Amino acid sequence: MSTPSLKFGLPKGSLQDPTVDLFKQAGWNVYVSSRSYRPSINDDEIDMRLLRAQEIGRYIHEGFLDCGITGKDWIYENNAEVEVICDLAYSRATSRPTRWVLVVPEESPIKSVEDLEGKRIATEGIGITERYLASKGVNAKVEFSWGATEVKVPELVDAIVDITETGNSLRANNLRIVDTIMESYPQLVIGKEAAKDPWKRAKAETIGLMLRSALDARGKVGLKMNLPQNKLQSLLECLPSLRLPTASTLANSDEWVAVETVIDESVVREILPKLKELGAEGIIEYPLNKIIG
Ligand SMILES: Nc1ncnc2c1ncn2[C@@H]1O[C@H](COP(=O)(O)OP(=O)(O)OP(=O)(O)O)[C@@H](O)[C@H]1O
Ligand SMILES: O=P(O)(O)OC[C@H]1O[C@H](OP(=O)(O)OP(=O)(O)O)[C@H](O)[C@@H]1O
Ligand SMILES: [Mg+2]
Repeated sequence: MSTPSLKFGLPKGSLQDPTVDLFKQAGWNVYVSSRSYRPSINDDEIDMRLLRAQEIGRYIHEGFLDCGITGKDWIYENNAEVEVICDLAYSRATSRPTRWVLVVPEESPIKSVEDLEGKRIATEGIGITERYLASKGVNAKVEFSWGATEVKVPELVDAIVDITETGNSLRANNLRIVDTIMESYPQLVIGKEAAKDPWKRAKAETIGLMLRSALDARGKVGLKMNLPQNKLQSLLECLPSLRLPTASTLANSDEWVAVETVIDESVVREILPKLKELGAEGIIEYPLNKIIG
């Protein structure tokens, strides 16, 4: 019998590298060669296709793909009827969500969406923009932009609706946010038909669990140390960030305990000297690949 497989859409473009990195952390090596749209993966049960994020939702909806990762924004834009397995909190450059924003030049007289009545707006997300304007009761002409949308204001249009993540592009082009229309994270989604197949659903949920636990481990480290038993209470009192550590007695000693915990990597540099002061010994910090709550 041939191995069953899940036809999986990997997003090409902004999300490609961060998605491959996330799979790596979750335990899968994905290799995308420069001209091939069939990435290889060290799992015979996953059959990957590299496709534009804008199109993955539609291909899952139509059944060409079983499952995949794309932005919540493009699922909404395309009205793709898919089942969301989970949100995945990563972006192109940070762990912050991308935002679709209504933007004008810094010196523009436009202060609110109502000021756009009868005006022109360029965007890659026609549906997102039109539904937003309709919800505000504003009539404006929305025209499709193939990208590099920032350069179009104010010469070609009065405002644009574009994605922002770090805000660098807006700052570089002297643009001001008038309103935030939606926030979006990548999502792991499965098609209606694939979701009815117990094997495919279980495989997709396993992928979701591994990807989420990899994301949960980001920015966290494990910490282990030996501590005099009589200092355990002080440790908990003066280091509130060491929440719920595990303390176990050391073999051959009633006076020392082994303490183990998980903390934010950003606080390690403040905590380590304090642990040393309390008399902790053999302190080790180690990276974490996954955390399953
Ligand atoms: N900084 C970012 N810029 C663009 N998209 C981002 C960013 N971070 C995350 N994304 C997400 O990546 C997905 C694809 O974005 P987008 O539609 O801009 O295409 P792209 O992959 O950037 O390709 P293109 O070069 O055509 O813009 C969207 O779901 C979007 O929310
Ligand atoms: O807030 P930032 O971190 O600067 O990210 C936002 C920028 O990234 C996207 O552009 P992309 O690189 O996808 O090119 P595009 O303009 O051709 O879509 C988006 O359209 C913004 O220009
Ligand atoms: Mg883009």
